[in-house]
Formats: sequence, structure tokens, C-alpha cells
Amino acid sequence: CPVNIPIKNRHLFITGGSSGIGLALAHRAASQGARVSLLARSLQKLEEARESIRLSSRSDVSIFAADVRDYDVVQKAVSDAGPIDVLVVNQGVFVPQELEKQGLDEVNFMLDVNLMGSFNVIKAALPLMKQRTDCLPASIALISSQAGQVGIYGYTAYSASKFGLRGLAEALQQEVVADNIHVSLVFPPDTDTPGFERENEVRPELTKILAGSSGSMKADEVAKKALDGIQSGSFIVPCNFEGHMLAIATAGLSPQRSFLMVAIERSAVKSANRGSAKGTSAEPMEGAHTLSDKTHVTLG
Ligand SMILES: NC(=O)C1=CN([C@@H]2O[C@H](COP(=O)(O)OP(=O)(O)OC[C@H]3O[C@@H](n4cnc5c(N)ncnc54)[C@H](OP(=O)(O)O)[C@@H]3O)[C@@H](O)[C@H]2O)C=CC1
Ligand SMILES: CCCCCCCCCCCCCCCC(=O)[C@@H](N)CO
Repeated sequence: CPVNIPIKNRHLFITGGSSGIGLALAHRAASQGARVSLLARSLQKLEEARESIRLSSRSDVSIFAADVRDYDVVQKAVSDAGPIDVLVVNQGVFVPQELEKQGLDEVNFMLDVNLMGSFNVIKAALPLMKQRTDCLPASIALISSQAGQVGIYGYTAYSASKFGLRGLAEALQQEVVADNIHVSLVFPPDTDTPGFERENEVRPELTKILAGSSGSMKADEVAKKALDGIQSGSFIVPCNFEGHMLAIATAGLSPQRSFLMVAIERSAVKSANRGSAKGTSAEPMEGAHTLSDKTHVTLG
């Protein structure tokens, strides 16, 4: 059943909060009365972010200069920040290029920051999140990408890092649900941020076309969708229409929050089965496991 995860007067910790989607999330959360902490590498960008939030919502945020690839530094920042109610693992780097041309150093860079860095942050924050005293639900939100739902030309390492977050999130949700901690995976399309500006200068043309087929959004629009999804405890958080289509097309066995989505998925599975079973006997296909007398799902 749906949950409500309040953020007013609660501690939101956002990695990559000094720019783009993370900064937009910080502005929104601060304006809704959350106590916000930001973590990123550049102290100067963090100070600029803190000032912009102070000016826009007259609230003071805590800033922590740290590289998510360094667990010890992350651990220190998280313990200095204090217990976290909503953790937003947002940091990310993206260097689009065909794998054949891309150096393995850049592959490692994306996997280290986007995936291993996310493990470091969650590992550092989880013990204190589990010890929180209020009985309110908590949230761990991972900012993925639509490239984490479908692999795209030029994004081999980037998509791998974002697909990895899916596995992390699904397994983690089972490990923390008993502590009333809800995991959310946010899937933005191309989003107008400083990172995207840099990316667009080097992105292969085909990557631009394929990624562009899902449209683009402003950082604040993504931040709104993300915050709404976090507060409702949604596991899958699409950000636009194409994202909703992708969420259905890639539902897998992720937890569903709404009966509507379950119904939509069931009908999508049934029509897929009807299509593949067309011209054969009505009997379930070899290897089909019958969930009910109406739905046959073939696993394998
Ligand atoms: N922009 C887009 O088109 C889309 C972005 N996304 C995802 O959204 C997230 C944010 O992207 P976006 O806002 O565009 O990115 P930006 O480049 O604008 O901001 C990235 C943020 O992450 C921080 N960061 C980068 N590397 C590290 C690191 N090693 N340790 C700590 N902090 C780090 C940066 O600060 P600093 O450099 O100072 O460390 C900055 O605050 C990413 O996960 C990205 O994959 C998903 C879909 C679309
Ligand atoms: C049934 C499906 C209908 C919709 C089809 C959608 C086709 C695939 C769209 C992939 C978009 C990838 C955006 C990556 C954004 C990103 O993460 C980079 N800008 C780096 O930050």
C-alpha cells in the first residue's frame, strides 16, 4: 500500500547536490522545510549552491566536500552530517563514446562514481538510518537514467553503471523494508544540466538521436517528479510519458506500489503471451508457469 514519507523538518542528504538535478532537488526540499545536506567534490561549487539555496529559501544547508569513490571520506561526511531520513544518491558522470574507442580508464571512472560510489554512500548511511528514533518511514533514492532501463549506443559503461543501480535497488529494498526504509529508482530522460551541456559537446550523433527520442526535461521538472516519487515511496519513478512506457516495458519483478500498474503490467504480459502463442494451441508454452487460470508467464 502507498506510504507517505514526509520531508518537512527531516534530514535530506543529497550526493551531487551542487549542480543540476541534485541542486534542483536541494532547492525544492529546502523550500518544503527539509534540513538539507549536500555532498560533492568541489567546495567552491558547494558554497555557491549553499548561497543560492540560502537566497531562495532562506534556509541553511550543510555542505561536505568528498569524493564518493573514497569510502572513508564519505563515511566521515555522513557521520558528521548526522542521521539521515532521506538519502538521495544522485552523483553521476557520463562520458558517451563507442566502447571500441573508449579507454578503460573512462569505463572504470563511470562505474566507480555511478555504481561503486553509490555503494559507498549507502553503506555509510544505512547504519544510522536504521537507528533513527522517529517511527516515520525513511527513503533511499537512487537517481538512475532511462539509459538504465534501455541500453543506448555510446552508453555501454554508463548504461552498465545505471543498470547496476537497478539490481542494487531491488535487492536492497528487500533488506531494508523491515526497517520502514523505502527505495526509489528515478529514471530521468535527457535533462538540462551543466553535466548535460558538457556531454552534448562530445556525444556521438546516434546517441543524441536515440536519447533524444525520449525528449528532454528541465532539472527542476525532474526534481519535482523525483521528490513526489520519494515522498510516495514509489520504487520506480518515471519522469515523463516515454519514461512511463519504458517502466512498463522493463517492469521485471520490481515492487509495484499501485494496483493500476499491476493491472497494466498483467495486461501487457497477457497480450505479449497471446502474441507469441498465436497460431499455437491455447496450451501454455513449454516452460510456461501458470500464475492463474488466466495468465501464463514464460520464465527463461
Ligand atoms: N543530465 C542528464 O541528461 C541526466 C542525468 N541523469 C543522472 O542524474 C544525476 C545528476 O546528473 P546532472 O545533474 O546532469 O549532473 P551534473 O554534472 O550537473 O552534476 C553532477 C553532480 O555530481 C557531483 N559529482 C560528480 N562526481 C562526483 C564524485 N566522484 N563524488 C562526489 N560528487 C560527485 C558533481 O559535483 P563535483 O563535480 O564537484 O563532485 C555535481 O554536484 C547523475 O546520476 C546522472 O547520471 C540521468 C538522466 C539524465
Ligand atoms: C516503449 C518505450 C517507448 C519510449 C522509447 C524510448 C527510447 C529510449 C530512450 C533512452 C533515453 C536515454 C536518456 C539518457 C539520459 C542520460 O542519462 C544522459 N543524458 C546522461 O546523463
